[in-house]
Amino acid sequence: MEAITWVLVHRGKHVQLVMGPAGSGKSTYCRTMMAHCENIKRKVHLVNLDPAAEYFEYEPSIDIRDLITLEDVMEELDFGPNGGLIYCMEFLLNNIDWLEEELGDYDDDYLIFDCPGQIELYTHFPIMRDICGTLQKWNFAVCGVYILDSQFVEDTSKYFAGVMTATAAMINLEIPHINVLSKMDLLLKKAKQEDLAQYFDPDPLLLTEDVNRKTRPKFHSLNRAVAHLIDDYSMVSFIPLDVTDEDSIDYVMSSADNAIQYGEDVEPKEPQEFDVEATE
Ligand SMILES: Nc1nc2c(ncn2[C@@H]2O[C@H](COP(=O)(O)OP(=O)(O)OP(=O)(O)O)[C@@H](O)[C@H]2O)c(=O)[nH]1
Ligand SMILES: [Mg+2]
Repeated sequence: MEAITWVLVHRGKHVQLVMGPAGSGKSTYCRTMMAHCENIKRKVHLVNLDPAAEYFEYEPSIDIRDLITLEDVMEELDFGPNGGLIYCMEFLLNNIDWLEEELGDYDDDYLIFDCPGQIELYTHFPIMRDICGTLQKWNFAVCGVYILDSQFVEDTSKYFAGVMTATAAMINLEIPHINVLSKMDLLLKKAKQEDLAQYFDPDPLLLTEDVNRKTRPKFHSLNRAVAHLIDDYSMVSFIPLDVTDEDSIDYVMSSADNAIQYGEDVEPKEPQEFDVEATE
């Protein structure tokens, strides 16, 4: 007797571009998602775009350090770390054929890009924007995953600064975007979940009251204006990520998937015929 089994495959090319300030937890996020996908048997590849990266638990499938490293640029061209990083990223843009060739093998695949931590790359330099535009031109659906350290929510004025940079990145890159609050395991040890809720989905009134208590009256109307700006951009909400909690990891992954409609392009592949009797 023969039975037919349909194998589902995801059509299209998908990218998560993991960005955020230095030390916010980008590489840890990438490692966590790689491990999660390994557990659920989902095929993903790590792409390293950080020319200063040193160590990876999961070997990147594509690595900018094969093209250029920050160490070489600093040594040979006498650049400092920040200027050197910008030089490396511009070098990547000028040699984008290298990336195209490397990506050529990953048709119908899901790629997680670990990016450098220099915030200016996302907020006002055109480099990341050009990289995003190029990936989209090559038919990749790109989701920006902006990682903000959860220590930012311990203080409303720090939170304002974090939200402003996340917003600047979102506006500059113009790609589907999610914001993730990292290191929740550390924060949850100190604060109650109820106290944090206001930051995940901010209420301008509560934020204004809180920050006004800590600032001089001459700043109160500015505080109110910033809180309203945050509220107006209702897409500035944060998804908490606790890397010690599998449900939390799964929720963040689904949110990124939704942003780029991963899973809506599933197509049945060639039916495979199995000889049932032979397996009995
Ligand atoms: N407890 C805890 N520590 C974390 C978490 N995420 C990151 N860290 C720690 O924070 C530090 C920075 O984490 P990375 O993942 O290297 O951050 P990054 O954003 O890749 O840093 P750069 O690439 O240098 O910009 C490391 O010491 C991590 O161990 C987390 O979810 N929980
Ligand atoms: Mg890193």
